[in-house]
Amino acid sequence: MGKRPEAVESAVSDSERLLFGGPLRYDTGWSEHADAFLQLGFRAMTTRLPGMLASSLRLARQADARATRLVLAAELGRGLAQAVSLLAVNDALGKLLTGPDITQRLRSAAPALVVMAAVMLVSALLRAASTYATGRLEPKVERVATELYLERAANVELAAIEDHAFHKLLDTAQYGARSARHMIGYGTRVINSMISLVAAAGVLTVLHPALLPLLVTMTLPSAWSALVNARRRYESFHTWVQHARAGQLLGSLLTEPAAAPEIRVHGVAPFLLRHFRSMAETAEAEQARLSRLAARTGLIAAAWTGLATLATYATLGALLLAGAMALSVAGTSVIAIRTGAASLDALVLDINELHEEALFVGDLERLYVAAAERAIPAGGEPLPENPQEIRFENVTFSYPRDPGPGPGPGPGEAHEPHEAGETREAYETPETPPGPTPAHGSGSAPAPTPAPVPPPGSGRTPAPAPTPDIARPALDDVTLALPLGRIIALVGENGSGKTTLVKLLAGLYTPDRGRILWDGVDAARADRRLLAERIAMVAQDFKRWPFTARVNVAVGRSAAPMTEERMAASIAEAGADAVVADLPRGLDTLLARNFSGGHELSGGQWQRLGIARAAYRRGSILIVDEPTAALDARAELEVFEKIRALAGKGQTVVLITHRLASVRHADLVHVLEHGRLVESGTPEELLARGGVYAELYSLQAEQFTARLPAQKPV
Ligand SMILES: Nc1ncnc2c1ncn2[C@@H]1O[C@H](COP(=O)(O)OP(=O)(O)OP(=O)(O)O)[C@@H](O)[C@H]1O
Repeated sequence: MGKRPEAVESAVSDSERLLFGGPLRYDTGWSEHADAFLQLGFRAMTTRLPGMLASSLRLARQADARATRLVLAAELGRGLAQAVSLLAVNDALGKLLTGPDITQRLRSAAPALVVMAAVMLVSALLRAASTYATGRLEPKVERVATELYLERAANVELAAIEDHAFHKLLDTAQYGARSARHMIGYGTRVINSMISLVAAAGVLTVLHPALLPLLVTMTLPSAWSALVNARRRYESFHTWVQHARAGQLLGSLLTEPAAAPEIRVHGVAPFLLRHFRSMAETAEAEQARLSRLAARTGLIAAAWTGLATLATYATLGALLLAGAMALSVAGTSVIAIRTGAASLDALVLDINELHEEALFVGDLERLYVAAAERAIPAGGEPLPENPQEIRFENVTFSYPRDPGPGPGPGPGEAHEPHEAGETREAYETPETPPGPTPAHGSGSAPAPTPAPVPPPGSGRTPAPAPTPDIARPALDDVTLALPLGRIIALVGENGSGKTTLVKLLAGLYTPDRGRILWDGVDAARADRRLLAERIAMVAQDFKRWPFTARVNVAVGRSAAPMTEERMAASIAEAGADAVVADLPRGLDTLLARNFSGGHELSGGQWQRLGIARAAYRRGSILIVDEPTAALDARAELEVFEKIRALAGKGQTVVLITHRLASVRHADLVHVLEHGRLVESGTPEELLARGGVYAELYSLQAEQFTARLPAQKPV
């Protein structure tokens, strides 16, 4: 196991290096999955069997208790029917092969034959009942497990979503729901095979004590080969899951509308296709490796089975020759051995499948536990009713760093569950080489922000720029006040920590050090849901929901009943009336081009809807991060007017903008640099001070006042 990291390193393709900066493999198992792998041994598998059966039963009962009872009863009945049928065969054979007169023999065998026919009928009816109930049960089990997965995933802290290890668990656990569904079928089959095996083993033991060990020896090779292959598939799946996602990402980039213009203008398609092929070929090589190993294991197992079969029949022959066994008993033994071997084979395979599925359900269960540990805490202290001030006291915050070689999710790239089963299916049949299949995202870890270059002639010595590879906090010992009911602007160059600060304010992250006090109540101890109730946020990269315009606004407070008055007022407040009026179906227009009837908005139009969404939320603190980046000059003025008006109504506005002209109306400006607070004051005070703010302001102002060079006469 210790060898794997080198193996992984040597297999990395140029595409992975170029596009993703390194090998996209998880160093599986030797960390959190080690237990799961070790549990793939035969003994562990059998000792875990009751637990596995119990967990699928629990899920099934949760999903549909009636259907579960029906499946159980039908499968138990079928197992018993098989046992009865074997006993009847044994009885009929015994009667047919012994006795003087054939008519007499047939007559005495008749009741056993009638029992066999009746059992077949009952068995067929039970099979139909089981098929019906399983068909009803399986999708429900998958739904219940998926809902739990989504619910838990949506409730974790933002930091968990951005955490590499947690994201990996999210990635792998998504297949657990599909596995939970499969476990129902395998679970019932295991019960069924176990009952018929007990019957066959009982019959064999009665016939001759030597036959049972022979039966076991004949089945061991297939058990071994199934186990070894399952172990390899699971291990490979875990190692390659991120690689598969990245391949899928390349595929979807080639078809997604957002990338389409650039792909065409810059001619990116051949480049992406080339790397898609290269990554697919790397994945194919892994599938080929698995198939090669599976074939080799299969051959060894077949040779072993052949020898065991030979030994079995040789033993039977020897017993016959030695006169230790009657011919009729030998005949029954052959049938019982064949039935028993088939049952044992099926049982071993089904237990193995059940176990393999249980490993994926195990991932899901691990996710449930991890998600509960990293869930946004419920409850907490209430916040003051009408706080006067929010105070950051010596707040330091660093983003969690990704230790792995491959990329984790990009910042803010919330995990979206994939189409269940797509990536994993590639590993279910090692004979089928998979190509990369579509994924919803990948990304790279955030690059360190380059040091800002001092403006020429500014005369100011900038704070020393941190070297990119040395971790520095995104916020470093920040102490500042946000007086409520005012307009507060946060200013600073790219990467200075403005967005991080408002994310902490909104309770999306908690400080590593220091406190955020709402009139003396520490936000870390406050009820986070009540805190979020007070916040309305237009983030820099706010979500453009692929739903109707109406939902895009109302999603600001989705728990509240949707009212036309509130909708109209919010749209008016954001100055988005013209945007809505231009839509072909007004508020009911679908804002997703990739659906039929879908419509696309311009960046500025989206921005207005984003502001309408925040207005619809009616939070007492409105955070607007670059609200006018995509707006034209007139629209920008208008939006700032609207924002100012909101503050006039008592709402607090925390504004992040690079347009310093718009900051003129702020009551208070905080200036950040490399995560530190460097200046605070009113815009006038800061201009007069001649510091960072004044410098940035004059830089922008100069752009408008600078004379254009005179045109040279031709
Ligand atoms: N989700 C994240 N994970 C890791 N690092 C992050 C994340 N978001 C931001 N950072 C890093 O934190 C630092 C501060 O980023 P932040 O987004 O707060 O800056 P900003 O002042 O809002 O920048 P801009 O003006 O470009 O929006 C940067 O170095 C950035 O790379």
